[in-house]
Amino acid sequence: MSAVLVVNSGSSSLKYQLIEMTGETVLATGLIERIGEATGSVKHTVAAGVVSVPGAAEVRGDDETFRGTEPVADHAAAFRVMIDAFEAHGPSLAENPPVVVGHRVVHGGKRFFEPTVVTDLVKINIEDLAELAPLHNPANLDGITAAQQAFPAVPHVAVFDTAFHATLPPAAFTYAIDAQLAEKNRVRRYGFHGTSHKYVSGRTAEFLGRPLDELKTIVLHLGNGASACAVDGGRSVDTSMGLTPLEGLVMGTRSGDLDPAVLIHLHRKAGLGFDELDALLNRRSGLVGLSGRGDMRDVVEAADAGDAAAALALDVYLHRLKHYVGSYLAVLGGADAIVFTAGVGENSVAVRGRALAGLERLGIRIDPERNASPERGARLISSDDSAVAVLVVPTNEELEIARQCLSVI
Ligand SMILES: Nc1ncnc2c1ncn2[C@@H]1O[C@H](COP(=O)(O)OP(=O)(O)O)[C@@H](O)[C@H]1O
Ligand SMILES: CC(=O)OP(=O)(O)O
Ligand SMILES: [Mg+2]
Repeated sequence: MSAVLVVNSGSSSLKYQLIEMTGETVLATGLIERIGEATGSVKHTVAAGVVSVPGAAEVRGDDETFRGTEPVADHAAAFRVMIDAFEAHGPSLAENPPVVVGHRVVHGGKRFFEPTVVTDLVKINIEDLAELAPLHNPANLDGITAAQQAFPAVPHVAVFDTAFHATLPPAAFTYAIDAQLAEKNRVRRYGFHGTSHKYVSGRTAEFLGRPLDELKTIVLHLGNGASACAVDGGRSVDTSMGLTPLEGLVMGTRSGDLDPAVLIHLHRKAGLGFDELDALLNRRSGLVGLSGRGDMRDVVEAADAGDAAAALALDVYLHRLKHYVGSYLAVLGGADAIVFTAGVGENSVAVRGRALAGLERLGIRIDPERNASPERGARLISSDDSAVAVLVVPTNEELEIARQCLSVI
């Protein structure tokens, strides 16, 4: 047995998977959400055939899902909630001891391009990069510390969101500002969601039965955070997030692209300081800023019900998305595949259909029936006469992290 425990600490959530790597069998998965709010929610799923102790099970297929609500103060508390869920519902971590714990870390800067065994020095470096990923790196670090306390005898491996974008060419990662000032202050584009972009582009090649090194793919990772990536032959050549996970697409709470002069203007005219601007753009912009709703399900529902602000938020979101699809078609010199993934990309028929509407002259045709199919798993949603294959490919950052962990221990 060689189980890997993967911890994906997000800004307000903690996702985990225990995977038996011999056959890449998932033993359990979980999601703890709304960390830091008055009530958090906990979901723990024990895979079919894996022994669990009886409880208030909600049987879905053959898997057993256990749900609860309780306040979860921070990521250290979330980690304890996860351990409690394993103890209460199984599988037993004593009987399936992880040989390594893998951690998603969002910002690796210019220091980390490979999966890295966590040492005290690595933790200092992750902390040092927190100013460039304020919603993420501190949470990632709390998850690592809690996991090290719970599993002191096994290696902990950090897998960085930025790593896959190490192949960005200088033309794509350089901002056109004073070169020396930029170099001194680490100002360049790094890109994020790399673990997802790597997994999804690889899975796309597998699904299409084409060699990855011959495929040009545009991956649209649309979650709470969202980014697009142009992947040429398995290498990231452009991506929409930059120095921090704020640039690019419109997100749940983040603005994405805007004229940098907006900040100067708001500072001078509205008297907003840097911390206020930081909070404005990272936490109170995007879908939330435009419509008061950060969850795409609520935005689509409100827009359908005639809410003008929600309709505009959706229009802005889709306009920006289309803009990046067009850009990356140009950057790649045409694409073989456009792929939707993550929470919105995997689930929203409306977003997928509208984002690529009107692109028939570019060889992109969505089949409405295929797009609306309730099927899960990797699937084609373009019509047979579409020159570009359009797909939905569920991401699995945890599996990709687990694979990379095994490659270093
Ligand atoms: N059926 C759906 N329709 C539209 N959006 C959805 C649907 N299901 C989930 N989402 C969106 O997915 C988002 C979460 O995606 P996820 O990839 O889990 O994000 P993150 O990892 O950034 O937390 C939610 O904010 C929600 O807006
Ligand atoms: C990098 C990033 O934005 O991650 P998430 O989508 O999990 O917030
Ligand atoms: Mg995510």
